[in-house]
Amino acid sequence: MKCGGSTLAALPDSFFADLRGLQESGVKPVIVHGGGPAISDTLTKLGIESGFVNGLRRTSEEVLDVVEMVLAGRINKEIVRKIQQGGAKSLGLSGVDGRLITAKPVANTAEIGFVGDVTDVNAEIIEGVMDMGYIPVIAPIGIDAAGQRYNINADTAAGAVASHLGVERMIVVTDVPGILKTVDGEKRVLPSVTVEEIEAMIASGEIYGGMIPKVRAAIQCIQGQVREVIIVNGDEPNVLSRAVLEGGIGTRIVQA
Ligand SMILES: Nc1ncnc2c1ncn2[C@@H]1O[C@H](COP(=O)(O)OP(=O)(O)O)[C@@H](O)[C@H]1O
Ligand SMILES: CC(=O)N[C@@H](CCC(=O)OP(=O)(O)O)C(=O)O
Repeated sequence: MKCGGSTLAALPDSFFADLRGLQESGVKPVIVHGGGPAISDTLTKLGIESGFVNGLRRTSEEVLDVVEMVLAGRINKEIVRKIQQGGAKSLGLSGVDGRLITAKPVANTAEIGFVGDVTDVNAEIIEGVMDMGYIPVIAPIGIDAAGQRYNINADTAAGAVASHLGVERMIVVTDVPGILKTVDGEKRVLPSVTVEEIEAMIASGEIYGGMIPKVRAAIQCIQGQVREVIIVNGDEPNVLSRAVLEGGIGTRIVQA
């Protein structure tokens, strides 16, 4: 699953109890997390300027230090602590550890700096951690053969991890109850969407901002072994077990 920075601080204790219950029922969860708002807060506190190009953070060497400090440090350990408080075992990693996520620079590096696209995921490490009974918690930082670090959008990283693990389903936990569409003047959650509908909603501006990398990662995922991607709100009761075991929650993006 992907846990977004928009919702991390607000995730109730019951979310982690639900996660533990899911693991006990035989599901093997893997978490890739974001933390965009926390990175922005720390950059502001330190007086470091940055900005976004097409939703991706402009990442200088100085910004990269802050991204790694906040994601692989504070946020990663906060999630690990909360999972442990919830009664499950958890191990935090960043994509740098064991070269878990290898990356290459995105196309427009001159403008955007050290932002990466995933080239490979070392699934063996993740599977090894799961086989030991731990829930892996992964910060979206990548590394290349020369040892250069890259800042990777967390939705993109989560999609790549899901694809390389060949999981059945990816759950995207965010701060909205799914993809919203205005119908008869009222905002409604779409129970499911096709790739064509997503493309039309991006073109019309109905899907914008932080929802764009989520749906792009989802589309990429479902072209491989991943059967469905479900976008849900983290503060709904038992959201994970409902998404995995029952359905009928959030927005499902499925293979055609
Ligand atoms: N059609 C849409 N339905 C729901 N949310 C949307 C839509 N289009 C854009 N969004 C925005 O996407 C946001 C979620 O993305 P983001 O803030 O990046 O979250 P996260 O930190 O969880 O990745 C929502 O809060 C909402 O503002
Ligand atoms: C390249 C890029 O933009 N990286 C993101 C990584 C964190 C992230 O994606 O966090 P959310 O999921 O909370 O948005 C960033 O620097 O904010």
